[in-house]
Amino acid sequence: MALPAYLCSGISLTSYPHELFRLSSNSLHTRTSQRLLCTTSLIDNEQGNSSKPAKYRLRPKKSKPKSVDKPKELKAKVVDKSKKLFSNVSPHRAASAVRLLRIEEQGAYADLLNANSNEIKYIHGTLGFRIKPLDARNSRLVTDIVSGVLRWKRYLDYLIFSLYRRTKGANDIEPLLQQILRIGAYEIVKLGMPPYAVVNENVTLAKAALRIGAGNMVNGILRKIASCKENDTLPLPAVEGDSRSKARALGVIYSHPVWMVRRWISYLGQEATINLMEWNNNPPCFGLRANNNKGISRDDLVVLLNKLEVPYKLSPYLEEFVHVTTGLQNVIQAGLIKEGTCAVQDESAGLVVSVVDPQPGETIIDCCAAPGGKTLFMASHLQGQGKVIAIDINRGRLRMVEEGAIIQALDSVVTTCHNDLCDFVVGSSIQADKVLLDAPCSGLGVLRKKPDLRWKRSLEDLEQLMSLQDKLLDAASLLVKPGGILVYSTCSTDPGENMERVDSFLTRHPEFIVESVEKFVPDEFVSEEGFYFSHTSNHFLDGAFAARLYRMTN
Ligand SMILES: C[S@@+](CC[C@H](N)C(=O)[O-])C[C@H]1O[C@@H](n2cnc3c(N)ncnc32)[C@H](O)[C@@H]1O
Repeated sequence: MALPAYLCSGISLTSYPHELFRLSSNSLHTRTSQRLLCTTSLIDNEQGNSSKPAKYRLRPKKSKPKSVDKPKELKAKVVDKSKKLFSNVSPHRAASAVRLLRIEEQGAYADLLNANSNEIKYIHGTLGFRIKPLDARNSRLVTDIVSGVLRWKRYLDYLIFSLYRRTKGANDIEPLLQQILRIGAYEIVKLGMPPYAVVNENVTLAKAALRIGAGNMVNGILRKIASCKENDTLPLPAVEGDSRSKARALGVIYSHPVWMVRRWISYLGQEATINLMEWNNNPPCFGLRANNNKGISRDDLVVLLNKLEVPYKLSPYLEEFVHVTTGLQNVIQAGLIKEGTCAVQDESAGLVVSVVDPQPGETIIDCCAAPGGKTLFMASHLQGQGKVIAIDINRGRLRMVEEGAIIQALDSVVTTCHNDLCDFVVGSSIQADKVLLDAPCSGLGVLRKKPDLRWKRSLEDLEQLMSLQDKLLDAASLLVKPGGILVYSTCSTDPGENMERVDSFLTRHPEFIVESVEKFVPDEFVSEEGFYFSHTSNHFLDGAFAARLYRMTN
């Protein structure tokens, strides 16, 4: 389950572009009502850049097929339909289809859409009719379906296109219809729902939102998928041939971009890559940190979780933490996060704070602080003595740090500073005891929590991020006093963003040396080189990395 953005202050998030949406319901409706070039390619090209032509790219037809409404006629139909409530349409499927469309067509972020209370207006505007209101159960279903379809997108498309080609011989499907097909295929194949109900509901949606012909197509394809599942003959690519072909096949079977599969196989091997992809495809679990600073111990939190009937496990690594797989909604609805009783934070992020080892009286600079999960946990170690200066380039996200500090009663020790770190260091004379650079990164360690992220990242992003990480490391190093500590961390598992960045930094900055993290985190998290590393499949946590770098006194 993805979290509402306003509650994300405790989660290690990757950086977002500043401008997330430029959405207009009108524009999307017009676009979905016509056959379009769909930006999703079934198989990535080798660079992982989906903007380039790919083998299974969905293309518009040159001449309009008979079954497609002309825009003018469609406009008249929409005006008419917008007045009506379509009570026979499954509201959570309709909402899921529109949300998926927004994520794919507009680049919206799944976790932020969850928080958007205007979504229903957008859904009505896109569909051209009203659906029944979404109650809490329906909203949860939307979140689950959207996350599941996003995770399994490549595999679902493979199924749909294998069967669609067989039945129709065409290769274009309009975007909204494609989302409806994915939802139906996901429900049949991955959720194991009764095919009869799934086919009926999605056919009704396609007929209402598009036209009768679209409903017929959904009927044909979903029935075929259901029958293949029943007979155990669902199409699957063979993992054979050269490394590229194998990566392509694995990318379909486990629904990941080919460039990621190839990169992981190159440094993890095939078996560990498969384990990692299986991990990423499961619903996430979440860490909860009891807010000691407000006098709440983990035992107190456990009492509250028991009252809410939320199952939990105690963290074996950090005494303030528990993790929950289901029931986070109950925790949120009960107000435990809003009132600062606990914060949502993965233990992998909590362990980065252990690597920093904040002590009362220290001055700590958090160079890339927002939304503030680590800032606030560090501040809670200070027992009211010392300070954490939280810098971030993103004003909106920095506000979340400020709000979190107030909620968690840490505002007396947290100061925020809205700035680009590279500008902040120019002319700055501050030298801190400890500096944390939790750098913007690919987020490859948190793909399980962020189902859409794998499709938004490319190999080019990784290269750009590495160069930004070098720049930020150079800037952060200026803020460390001689004898002080610089901690560099990411929520990535990629060596290029982790060890290689540290090696490159040490070459440029001989005044720093690696100090092993062995005194600060359990042995199982310590690499041979003395770095902190949480591995998704070994520790059942998000993937994270941290290096503790000591600035020598002369
Ligand atoms: C991985 S997130 C930090 C997560 C945060 N440490 C936490 O635990 O909640 C990276 C942050 O770096 C910020 N950032 C990116 N470039 C920056 C820059 N040049 N100067 C300061 N902050 C920057 C982004 O706005 C983003 O909030």
